[in-house]
Amino acid sequence: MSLLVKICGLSTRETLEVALEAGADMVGFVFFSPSPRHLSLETARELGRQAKGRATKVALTVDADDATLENIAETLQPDLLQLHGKESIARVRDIKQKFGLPVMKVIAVETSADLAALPGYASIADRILFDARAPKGATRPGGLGNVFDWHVLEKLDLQLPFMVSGGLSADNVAEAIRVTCAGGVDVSSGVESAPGVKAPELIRHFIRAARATEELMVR
Ligand SMILES: O=C(O)c1ccccc1N[C@@H]1O[C@H](COP(=O)(O)O)[C@@H](O)[C@H]1O
Repeated sequence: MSLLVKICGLSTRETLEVALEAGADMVGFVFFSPSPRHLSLETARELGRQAKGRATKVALTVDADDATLENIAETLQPDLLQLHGKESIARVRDIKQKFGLPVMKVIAVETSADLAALPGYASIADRILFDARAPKGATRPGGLGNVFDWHVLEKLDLQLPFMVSGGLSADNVAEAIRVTCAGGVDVSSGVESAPGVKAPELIRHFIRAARATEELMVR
């Protein structure tokens, strides 16, 4: 199984094209208004058409209601929903049933105690993303460039595909994969020149660095 690389927070045609041409498996679009990467539905429609059939289109939402998810499903036509809020297990099940789309539930990690909720989510989600827990008072639950202690995942026994994110960059992605044995990696801040501004060379560099680790065992 090859490593999945996701570039998240894309918001322009130009940088989306760079990610697609550099071989991103997943491209992420943020629908959360406090984020510097938040997309309008109009832009989502345009970028969704551009990415169709070229990579997995991921819609990132934070505790979104049904009406918001309906608008995103209609305009972006995502292949995967990334639930990055405090969605309960029941809400994840409800979203899967209502929208008929696979779901990647995010687990915010700081210590091993944060993995207590994992079995419940793993029983309903299609994949898990482990991201760094945002500090108290943060304006958003992710996309802050913060790293968590990857050793928390070292002894993980999860029968579900999982990815890792949080402060990844071309410089540390190999070590994150080595420690966690994750089957995928996800980056946003680490391929930007300023919050919300994707840098083409950093996108290419990240994907090259992640791909260079593919001889390591992944799951
Ligand atoms: O990118 C955002 O602004 C964002 C907003 C709300 C929730 C999650 C967000 N980003 C996601 O967080 C992880 C880690 O990002 P980073 O690489 O540390 O910047 C990733 O999945 C982002 O897409």
